[in-house]
Amino acid sequence: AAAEGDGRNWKPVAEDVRREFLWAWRQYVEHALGADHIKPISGGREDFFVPGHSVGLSAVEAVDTLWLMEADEEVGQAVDWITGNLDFDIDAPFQVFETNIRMVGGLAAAYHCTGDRRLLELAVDVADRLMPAFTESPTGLPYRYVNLATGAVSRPDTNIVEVGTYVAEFGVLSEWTGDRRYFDVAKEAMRVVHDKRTPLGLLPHDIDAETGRWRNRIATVGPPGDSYYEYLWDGYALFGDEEMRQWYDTLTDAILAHQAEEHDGHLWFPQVDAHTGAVADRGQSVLASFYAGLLGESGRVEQGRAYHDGWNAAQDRFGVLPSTLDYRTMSAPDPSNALRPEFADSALALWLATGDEIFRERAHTHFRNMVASSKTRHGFASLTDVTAKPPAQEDTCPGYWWSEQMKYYWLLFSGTPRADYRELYLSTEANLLRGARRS
Ligand SMILES: O=C1NC[C@H](CO)[C@@H](O)[C@@H]1O
Ligand SMILES: [Ca+2]
Repeated sequence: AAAEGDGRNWKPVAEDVRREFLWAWRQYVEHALGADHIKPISGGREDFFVPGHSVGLSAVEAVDTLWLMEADEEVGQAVDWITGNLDFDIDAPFQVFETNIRMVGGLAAAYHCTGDRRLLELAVDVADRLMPAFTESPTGLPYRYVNLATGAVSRPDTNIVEVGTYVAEFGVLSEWTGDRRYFDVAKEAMRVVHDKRTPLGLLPHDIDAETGRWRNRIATVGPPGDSYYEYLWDGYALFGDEEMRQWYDTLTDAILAHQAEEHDGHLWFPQVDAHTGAVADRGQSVLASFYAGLLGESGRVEQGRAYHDGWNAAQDRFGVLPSTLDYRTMSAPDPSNALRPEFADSALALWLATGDEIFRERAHTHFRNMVASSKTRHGFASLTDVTAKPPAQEDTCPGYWWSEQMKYYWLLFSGTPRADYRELYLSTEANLLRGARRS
């Protein structure tokens, strides 16, 4: 029903998506296999986590997307590189949050799709190397960095995203291995944050992992607040955890009561003072547009639709959304866009929640405009200025491009038999952790 639906035949668009993705994959294999990033203009290689220590990030992020596209030869290329080369015994500090959502999540999704236990073993290996960030912390809030070889932790000056975005990846590891430690440390960190909400029920976004004290007063649904809220809901959606749903509902009711603002018939979420509710600034990060989908998934469909409507007005205006939008003037304080996927993320979530074709049409525009502005000699490039004619490109392609928007488009337009659309669960990095249908 997904591709036939009640709208147009989307199969030709699905084939376009698959053709572009496999072209980009072949460029990566030819020029940058094993690098974290390909440099899409020059065809060069680029490290993401630690200079000099690429861990094949783009290959890890691409596996489940390739698998959903039934590109099994390319899946084999990625899995062969990973199982033949990936070694996390690296004497350098890795960012715990990014390593989790990209490497733990990417390897877990690759295992979920292929059933290759070597990939689960790698996911467990790197998760075990991240664990000291939690177990060394006096508050249960993880440090931001851990040395993957020595376990040395650093940087307690953290935020609710980097302490609270683990339960999806750590939770499936607990489910698949029987070891509850992963789920327990991930959930405990979220409890600590929830229990520190202000009397208005709002959360500032910066916190100290050693003292447990807030480091700022401002609340945001954008970074670095966004995926904390997302993973509270996911703790319920993936594992049926009623307590996390309660925490989610308490905080979401407060956000809708104190952080939502109507403007021009659309809904927006300015940053506000978490103690007074006073509006602090109306700059909307494009990353915050994921929140339209989260509201849609979690029973707040009308608010989710209203927020997506606002972002769609911005997409109509700019073609490719700017990194920061001022919704009152519809101006772009930051006109760059690093191939951000969130508008497509929430289009998929709202289409799944409503079946409304409008969300597939919006995602189609997002795809077309992304190809028109970012495609270059050896892949797809981030943009430094979406308002330039033509948009100005940067010689880099982020790892999440291989996992996120191309997978969202494929799921929206293909009706692939490799996904059980009723069971589908995608992490904040779009890693498929439930709903792979292995024939
Ligand atoms: O949650 C995330 N935040 C930032 C990236 C996409 O913009 C990506 O890593 C992920 O979607
Ligand atoms: Ca995300």
